[in-house]
Amino acid sequence: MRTHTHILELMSLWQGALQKLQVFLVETKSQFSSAALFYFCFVPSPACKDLVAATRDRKLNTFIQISVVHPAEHILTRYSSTEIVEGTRDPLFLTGVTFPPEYPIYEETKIKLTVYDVKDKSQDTVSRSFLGCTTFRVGDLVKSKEQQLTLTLRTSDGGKTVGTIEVNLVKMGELEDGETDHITTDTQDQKCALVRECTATEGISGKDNLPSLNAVLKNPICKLYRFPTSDNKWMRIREQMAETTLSFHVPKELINLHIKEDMRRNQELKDLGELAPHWDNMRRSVIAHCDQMLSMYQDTLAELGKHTGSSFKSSCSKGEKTLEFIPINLHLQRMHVHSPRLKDALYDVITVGAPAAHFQGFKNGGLRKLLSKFEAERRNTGYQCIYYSPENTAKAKEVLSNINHLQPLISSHADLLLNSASQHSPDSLKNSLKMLSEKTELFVHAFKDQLVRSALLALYTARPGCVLKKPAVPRNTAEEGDDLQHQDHPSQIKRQDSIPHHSEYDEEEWDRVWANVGKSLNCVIAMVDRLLEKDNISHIKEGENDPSCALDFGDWYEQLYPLVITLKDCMGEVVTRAKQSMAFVLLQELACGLPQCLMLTLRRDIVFSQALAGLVCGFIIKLHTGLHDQGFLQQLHTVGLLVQYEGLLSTYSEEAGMLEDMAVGISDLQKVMFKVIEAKSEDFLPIITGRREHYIIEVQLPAKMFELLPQEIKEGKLLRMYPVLFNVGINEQQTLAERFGDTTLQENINQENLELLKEYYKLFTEKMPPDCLPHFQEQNDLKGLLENLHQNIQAKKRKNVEIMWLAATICRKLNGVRFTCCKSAKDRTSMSVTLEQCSILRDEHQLHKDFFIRALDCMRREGCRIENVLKNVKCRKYAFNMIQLMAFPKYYRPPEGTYGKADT
Ligand SMILES: O=P(O)(O)O[C@H]1[C@H](O)[C@@H](O)[C@H](O)[C@H](O)[C@@H]1OP(=O)(O)O
Repeated sequence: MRTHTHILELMSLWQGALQKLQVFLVETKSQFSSAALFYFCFVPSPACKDLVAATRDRKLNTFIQISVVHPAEHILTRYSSTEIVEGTRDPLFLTGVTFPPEYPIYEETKIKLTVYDVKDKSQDTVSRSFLGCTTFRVGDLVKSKEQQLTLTLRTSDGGKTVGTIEVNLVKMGELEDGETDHITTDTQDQKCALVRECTATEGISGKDNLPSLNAVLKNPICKLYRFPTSDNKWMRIREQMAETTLSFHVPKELINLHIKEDMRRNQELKDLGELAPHWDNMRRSVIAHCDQMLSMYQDTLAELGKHTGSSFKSSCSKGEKTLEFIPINLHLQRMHVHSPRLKDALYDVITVGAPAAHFQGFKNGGLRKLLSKFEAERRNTGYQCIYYSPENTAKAKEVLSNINHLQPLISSHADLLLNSASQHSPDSLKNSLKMLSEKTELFVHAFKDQLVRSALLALYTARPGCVLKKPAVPRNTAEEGDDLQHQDHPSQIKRQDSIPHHSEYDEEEWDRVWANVGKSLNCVIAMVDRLLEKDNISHIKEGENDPSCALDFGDWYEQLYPLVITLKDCMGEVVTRAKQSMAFVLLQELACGLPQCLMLTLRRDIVFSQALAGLVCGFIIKLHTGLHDQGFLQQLHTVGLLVQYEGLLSTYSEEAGMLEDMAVGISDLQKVMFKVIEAKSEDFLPIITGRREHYIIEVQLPAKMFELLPQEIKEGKLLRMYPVLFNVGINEQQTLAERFGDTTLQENINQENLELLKEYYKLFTEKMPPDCLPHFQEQNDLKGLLENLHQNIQAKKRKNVEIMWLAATICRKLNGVRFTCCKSAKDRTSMSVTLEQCSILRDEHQLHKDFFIRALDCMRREGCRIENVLKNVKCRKYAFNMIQLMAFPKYYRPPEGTYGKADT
């Protein structure tokens, strides 16, 4: 067998190019953009010239198919195609071919270029006829003087010449600023687009600088284009798409936390102590249901643990039970623009299916409706249990979480204090006391809530044989209005004669128990003060050689020990009571709505998990791209991060339910805060802590990158998220909703989220210096854009996609993270992100106006998004039919031949 020289080795011999390449690597490193080792590209420039058509009566519509002949195999493998260029014998191609580094390509590898004429591209299988072909060896191209080959296209028998084709090997970074590459767009002699290669993982994250990004981004796909600018130069566009390990990592972490949280809650219910039969039966039933739920979470986690292979969930799997926590088709979609005289720019959008509980279905709507319906029902049917408002239930969970957090902390600080005492170390004693006092104060503060008081009374009445002199309405009861009615209920439960009477409820008892913690802490403080004072005096006396000094010294440990034990005992007493009372509140929440409340919690967990996976991915990428932007970093810790979601769901039938799920899932992201920490190992995956009401995501950065952060972030400041959602349905279902259905869901969501966006903008202007954002002159536009968005939302125009564009533009100007979502993030999402990309090229990078539609069609036909469709459904067709497309706003329609029936 022949020895194959790998093309990389070949390249390393080729000094000139390598030097150029190294310049490029250095230049791009700091932008965290692609740093490809080399680009292997064909530049059909002029791609095909003087092509000969079989019949002279029609113009040619051509495309080039690229195939590879691997040296050992002698088999022709179809690799890729360019777009179709219509109506010319000298076609200008805008898209090309990429070979990832792992692709087995050697100098002996042969590439075959076949040019076809397309007769009817509207059909499912494009009807085409062969025009001519040519073949070359990769080694010949690499070694050629100008890295360029001009090849003759011949008929299949190799006889007749039917035109020429030019092939170039190009690296990113060459042909800078149009130096050698000035183009004309109006002549027959047009130059054509680059077709080139980009590396795999490096394609997204840079070569050697971002192990922390490489840990989360996987299987990148990269496409490159060259488009003309309005002043007839070339701009280069690298389009990249990658999946993320976070699709699975975040849900697994989260489910783990749910399991822990629910196990603790179940134990707390068991620890409620003796209850009267009514309540005891209720508890039994609740625990049985909760245990069932718990094992369901455990099973899901076990199933996910078995998952190997790709790190994304395809649209086809969206209804799979075991994958319900995993976001659908989550990808980073990135556009890197390199245009003459302008700074390189990166535009990121996270694309993901709307977070929704597909397995549970949408027969009864989604979370937004289900939650409010459930709450209303619970309020009115609480005859068997006590109604606590959602705020009070949340408060109870918070108190429980504070107890669980603070008690062991105080206990360990108390032990440290005793330890310092036994070592007679005054400094350490002072420090331990400081910590102990701080935590104990927090602890005491945690119970300063009327809810604890009222729940204690309610629990008392639920004990066997309880007796109350007065009706069991606690002083300043936490619940008001209607709630009182239900809260009265426990006192009305008839005592059974067989149950022994309890002593009368002592309303002051809790105050005493609670105050004892403070009192015992004061005793500890007083004792430490005394000991330190005596220590001081004895040192002075020691200095004066006074022999009596040893007498007052005493044993610090022995003096403090009983006081510390008393403190711990008092605290234990408070903890037991408070825990039981709060667990009793939770019992009511669960009992009032069994089993719906558990199903709703599950649904909310599922939707939140999908939303959170996307958010974590968006945050990590934004952090990496913004590491050198001081303004952004300041904004991050002083204001927080804007996270803008573009929804394309219709408000009709099932998708209305998805939108209801999505709206709640996104709003729940407000409960999340981020913290950046320095990675201590090579494991850069984020760490999640917290409970359903509040999560902290710790994002790990390697030391070098961590160093770049402002002090506040390095010190662990928690970073807030401001999620907003704007939805505009665009498909045929939305037409139905507008004509015969209801669009209020979308209108309400847009209105509510506009208010949130305005709030963020207000905070931003209050907290940030006026010149903090990169395009300062443009910041004045923000107000205008917000006003414009406001008017568009009020206008209630049908399929008003202007809302999308405005919201996205505002988000980009405010340094936010962008998301685009439809049901499965494959078809409509692809139309939207490609439209966004081309609109940015037109508005920010002077894309030649005559090339707007061609660029759009190129991206949709040959770009990353059609690969996304392929990844999901194993077919290169957007799942649209003609009727659907007729309902779409004009610029959301893909080019002919790229859509049709696909098995989704
Ligand atoms: O990615 P989507 O736009 O949610 O895909 C839709 C598509 O828009 C629609 O035309 C088609 O009939 C399917 O419903 C697609 O959804 P899948 O989730 O089935 O891919």
